[in-house]
Amino acid sequence: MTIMDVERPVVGPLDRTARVYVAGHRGLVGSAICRLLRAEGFTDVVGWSSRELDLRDRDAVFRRFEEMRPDVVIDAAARVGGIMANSTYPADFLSDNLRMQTNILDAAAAQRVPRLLFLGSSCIYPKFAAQPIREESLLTGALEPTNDAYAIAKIAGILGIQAVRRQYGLAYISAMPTNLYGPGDNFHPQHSHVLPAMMRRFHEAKLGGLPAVTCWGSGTPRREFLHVDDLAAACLHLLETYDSPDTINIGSGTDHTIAQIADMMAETVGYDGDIHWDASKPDGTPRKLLDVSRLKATGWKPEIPLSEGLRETYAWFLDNQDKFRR
Ligand SMILES: NC(=O)C1=CN([C@@H]2O[C@H](COP(=O)(O)OP(=O)(O)OC[C@H]3O[C@@H](n4cnc5c(N)ncnc54)[C@H](OP(=O)(O)O)[C@@H]3O)[C@@H](O)[C@H]2O)C=CC1
Ligand SMILES: C[C@H]1O[C@H](OP(=O)(O)OP(=O)(O)OC[C@H]2O[C@@H](n3cnc4c(=O)[nH]c(N)nc43)[C@H](O)[C@@H]2O)[C@@H](O)[C@@H](O)C1=O
Repeated sequence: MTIMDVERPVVGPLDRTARVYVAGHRGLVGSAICRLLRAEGFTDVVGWSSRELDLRDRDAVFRRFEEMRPDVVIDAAARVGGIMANSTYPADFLSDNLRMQTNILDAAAAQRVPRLLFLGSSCIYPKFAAQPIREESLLTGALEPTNDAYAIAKIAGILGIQAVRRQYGLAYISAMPTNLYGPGDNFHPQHSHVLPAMMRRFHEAKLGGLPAVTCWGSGTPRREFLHVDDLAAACLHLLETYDSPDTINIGSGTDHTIAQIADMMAETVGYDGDIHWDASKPDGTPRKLLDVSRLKATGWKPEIPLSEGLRETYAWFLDNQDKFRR
């Protein structure tokens, strides 16, 4: 089949009876996307856990695609972690993510699945990119060493999308979310991202009556955060409005220092002890505020303010402490 043979779907409202495969459907992002799709009336949303389908197993992925024959694929599966996990397991972050995303992309292209969204991350941009970071900054400077393996895998994913569009003419897109948080996050004390890590640490310090908590680094880096339900809404919006080889940033447009985040978390949790900083832990990139003007031009904007999102996530955390991963 050549490019001319492929019927290019006109972007527009997705058929609510379409079979949507959400890879990583149990994760922070995947579960939010599934919540949204069901609320939007989608009746055929499918997904498998890593125990049911290891996406690193190419034959298993191709077999599953043959069986399910999806109309839309949203790739929200990856080996994901915070700064410590990324800097401790770079070989796993590179290998697992390259294999998962390549297997999904190859199986979808082989089947000419009409629509696919690949999720990268804001860590793909150079450590010292001009702020806010425009999509054109990609590959213009050295990466942040603590997550360069993960970043290279994600950059390969962006190029994979562009290559499939050129070779097969398929309307596949990629998007680069900023740091995310919300219900269903990973609260592992060492491997998680900063918001869930602080939420759990401050909560346990409050319960334990501890006089102080220690956070990582200097507290001076700046980070942008987007609630995962906003991310899910942006993903559906892009699937229905965006058809370009150019990747597109998804963010809130505002950032804070990690020290300000710690103060917000202490207030959210109700912890009034001292906050200390462990300078032996890495700060990572000094700032990664995304330029979201390309996304704004499509008519989308976030709706959940950080303070409200933190309160809602803490309520979820309190109700689900038995569920989140150790
Ligand atoms: N969290 C964040 O701050 C950000 C995340 N992103 C991107 O969003 C996407 C989702 O991230 P997030 O939801 O936070 O991550 P989570 O760790 O919460 O979820 C990852 C999902 O991937 C699945 N998965 C991992 N390994 C395998 C495997 N070998 N086979 C099958 N499934 C696997 C997991 O399945 P299971 O649960 O069954 O093991 C899980 O559902 C990723 O592409 C990530 O890069 C981008 C920017 C920021
Ligand atoms: C989404 C993005 O997330 C990762 O990048 P990151 O934003 O640097 O990740 P982070 O959330 O783990 O850290 C943000 C900042 O916060 C500080 N910090 C303080 N105290 C804790 C703490 O207790 N835990 C953590 N994790 N960080 C802490 C920490 O020192 C750092 O300065 C990439 O690996 C990659 O996964 C990626 O793309």
